[in-house]
Amino acid sequence: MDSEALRKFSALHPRPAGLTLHYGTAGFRSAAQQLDHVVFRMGLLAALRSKAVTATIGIMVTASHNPEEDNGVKLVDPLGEMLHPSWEEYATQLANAEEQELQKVITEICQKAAVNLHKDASVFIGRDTRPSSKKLSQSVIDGIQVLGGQYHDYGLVTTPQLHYMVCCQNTQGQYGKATLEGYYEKLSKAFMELIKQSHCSGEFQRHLKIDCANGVGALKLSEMKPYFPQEVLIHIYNDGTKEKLNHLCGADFVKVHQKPPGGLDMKPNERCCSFDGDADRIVYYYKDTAGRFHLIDGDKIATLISIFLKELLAKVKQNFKMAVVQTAYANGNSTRYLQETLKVPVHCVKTGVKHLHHKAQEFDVGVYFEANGHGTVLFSKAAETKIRQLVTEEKDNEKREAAKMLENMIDLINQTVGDAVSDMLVIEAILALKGLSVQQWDALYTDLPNRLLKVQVADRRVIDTTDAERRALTPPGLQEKIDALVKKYKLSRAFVRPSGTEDVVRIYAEADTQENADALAHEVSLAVFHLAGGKGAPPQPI
Ligand SMILES: CC(=O)N[C@H]1[C@@H](OP(=O)(O)O)O[C@H](CO)[C@@H](O)[C@@H]1O
Ligand SMILES: [Mg+2]
Repeated sequence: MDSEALRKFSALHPRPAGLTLHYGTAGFRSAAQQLDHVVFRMGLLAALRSKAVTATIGIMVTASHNPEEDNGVKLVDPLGEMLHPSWEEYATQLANAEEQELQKVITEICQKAAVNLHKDASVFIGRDTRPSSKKLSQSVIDGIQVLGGQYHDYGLVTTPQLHYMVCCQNTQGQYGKATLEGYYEKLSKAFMELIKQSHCSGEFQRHLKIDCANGVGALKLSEMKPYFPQEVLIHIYNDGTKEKLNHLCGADFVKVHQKPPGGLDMKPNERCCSFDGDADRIVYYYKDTAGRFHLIDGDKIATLISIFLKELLAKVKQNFKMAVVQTAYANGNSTRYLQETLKVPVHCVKTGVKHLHHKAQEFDVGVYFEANGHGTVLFSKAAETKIRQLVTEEKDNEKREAAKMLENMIDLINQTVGDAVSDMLVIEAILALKGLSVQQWDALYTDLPNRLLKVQVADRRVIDTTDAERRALTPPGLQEKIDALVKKYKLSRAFVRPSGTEDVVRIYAEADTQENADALAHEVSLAVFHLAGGKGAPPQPI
């Protein structure tokens, strides 16, 4: 390690005194001006991780759906997964080390994680469209170079595009070509092959309005447009030329407020969707003729995909094990529909994509989605091999055609991480193949009315949870209080947990009517305020 270079460069990226940050649900997130030292040090860590696993590592500068003034950074592991949890602790240690202790902390990490500093390092970098992202990604480069690493800066890309690049690179091109053209070609080819199998193709036009949250998704979708078939007419809104990133728009805004984004004029029954700021989430919606807004969230996306895949799996007759993975935020009626009507096993895990991804890897076909629209489908290696084999060798027409559709689904879905562009194409293909309208899709089941709230407390870590975050262990008395409140309403459920990305406690409630869901959420938020050290004024009724 070049101690002199480390000293010199870390002095150029000083850590503000007293600032402690944690590698949370989605890496580090904070006000952009607090992050320079963090991204520099994550450049160091990416180089270390690359040396440790002898593979290319990704590093993305983004704060996703958070306000434009914020920023963040997350690392991508060799096959495009989230950083391994054992390294999250190293990330936190490195980010919070005093400047003069940096070398010592690096040496400790090398010892604990058996890193050979003499090895090569290779890091792929991406960033979103935030004004602060360019400079922060320069600081990442400083960190990589201090430890002698090589880098490739992809510049503006969606988070899932960076995950894709890293996976392509480390599978020697097996997953695809590690370029943007490679990504566009792979997805558009699979999409076209899929809709070719749809009966109505050629005679119809598919219009889709997309709110891109004024983020990087708009740029990348525009680039991809020439690759789409003519029948698919994509209309991009909130492309970042006029308004601020994520301001009154984007997938998170639409999901949380359960209303349409600004900047998108929606006619009755038009199919619309929203991406988030780094295009790894998507939700659909429409307005009916009475003007009522209908949200089609991650749970309904998972349901649509599961219905489609289950039918195909039945046709190929391979006894593949399929399951859906959700979090506690999944709507109760989605879980019921999947288990009771569709008869697909459902598993509930902790919030955060890494937990869903990990669980989904246990199955031949693992469908996972967070209610907020982040998700994908994972196919086991064995299932993928078998499906590809059926496509070339199977004599039975129906079976072979089903295998072909599955093969195209495998190529269309970004298996490294949830991807708004890829998910959108999967959904559009399924709707076309099944001849379903957005209303029919929505009508699969009716969401239970629900409400998501947040409360500020002095220290959110006083709340500890269990049972996939559905029950609070501490502070004392809180769970008992929630249980008593839930009993007052029909079809009700509520839970609280500390956010991993914001300094808040999140409250979720559902019940038979919107009034009841709102009332329950409010009462639970008051309980959190009083029992968990609420800050400022008590929460007001909705
Ligand atoms: C209720 C909710 O939507 N929580 C989100 C949010 O996490 P929190 O830990 O709740 O802040 O951001 C995560 C990262 O994007 C995402 O994985 C998760 O689903
Ligand atoms: Mg995101």
